[in-house]
Amino acid sequence: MPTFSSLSDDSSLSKIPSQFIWPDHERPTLDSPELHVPPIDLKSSISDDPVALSDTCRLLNQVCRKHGFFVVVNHGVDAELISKAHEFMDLFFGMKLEEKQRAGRKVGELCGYANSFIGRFSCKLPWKETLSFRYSAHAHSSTLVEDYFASALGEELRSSGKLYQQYCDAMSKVSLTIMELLGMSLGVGREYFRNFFEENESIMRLNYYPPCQTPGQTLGTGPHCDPTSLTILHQDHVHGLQVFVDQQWHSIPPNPQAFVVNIGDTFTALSNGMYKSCLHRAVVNEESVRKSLAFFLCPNEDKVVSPPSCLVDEKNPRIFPDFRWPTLLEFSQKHYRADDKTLEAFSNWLFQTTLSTD
Ligand SMILES: C=C1C[C@]23C[C@H]1CC[C@H]2[C@]1(C)CCC[C@@](C)(C(=O)O)[C@H]1[C@@H]3C(=O)O
Ligand SMILES: O=C(O)CCC(=O)C(=O)O
Ligand SMILES: [Fe+2]
Repeated sequence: MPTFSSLSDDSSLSKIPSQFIWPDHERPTLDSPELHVPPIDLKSSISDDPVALSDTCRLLNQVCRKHGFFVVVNHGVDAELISKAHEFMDLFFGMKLEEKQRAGRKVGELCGYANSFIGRFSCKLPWKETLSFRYSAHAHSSTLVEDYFASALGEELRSSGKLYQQYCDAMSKVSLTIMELLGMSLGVGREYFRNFFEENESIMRLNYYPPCQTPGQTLGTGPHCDPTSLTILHQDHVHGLQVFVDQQWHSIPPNPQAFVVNIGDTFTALSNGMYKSCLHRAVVNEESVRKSLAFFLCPNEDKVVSPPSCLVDEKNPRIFPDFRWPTLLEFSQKHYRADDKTLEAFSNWLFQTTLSTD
């Protein structure tokens, strides 16, 4: 069981605390088929080969309109860097609970160590531990991550912070390349979204899913769409990520050489609803720990999330209001548990909030 504190102990009735037991209709099923999406070769897509570029943009348009999930290979990120990032997770999450809780996430805040999410939710708790921190692509924020590690985890872990600074720099670079391709696939041009996310202020999350005695009763991460713009996820060799496509959960086969990428709510708003925010979840198993590295691309706080005018016309009227990312983040942290309706709920909340302050 994840290293949890103060849980009500009715475990006499089941092997895991009742707060982690999900309703029957949300529990994982054993018959999830694998989802095979042709991987996008990042290097050849942005080479001078017009055929490769055209094929990639066509595939992106097809899968992003359908479910918002794709896979990238030949991404250029150093395998050693990825391996070291996973190694740190074994070190950190293997620490004693009191050591991890030195970086404990405070209610309403995003950064820090969390387990059981008992402080945030009263039921359907995710079977995982997480460590989340912020990243900024601004040139003057080049020590943001290492400074966080040193202050929250101790000076002796500053070097691990440097490692994750490098990892996030690599994720930001891959994200911007993907934004070029997404821009071209939507017909808005190569630079539009790249420029929008150039100085991104993103979120890095380490997910650690301990084995569970009754994996069919719980979920590592519940069904949701990421409220962010784009998620670049590296899962280890253990199955767990599932995507909801054609009215069925599909398992994503692990591929250590690949990153799995999904569109988030904020990019759905930027695309005026044309690209879907991917509905996904993570299941756990009885035998082994599962880990994933999730980089959540977010625009900086000054950017107004509003679709380019070429994506709005009489056939495609505006769907979502203008907003800034920090407002949606605050909504997801303080007012709403992210699910597959976050953007709709946020739009209504924004409208109500605006009405009540007018
Ligand atoms: C902005 C964020 C909130 C969450 C982490 C990032 C992007 C994904 C969000 C989350 C994973 C969606 C499912 C619910 C959640 C509470 C979780 O299981 O961790 C979400 C994250 C969060 O609010 O901490
Ligand atoms: O661990 C995974 O595979 C998915 C995690 C996830 O969806 C998230 O952290 O938002
Ligand atoms: Fe997610």
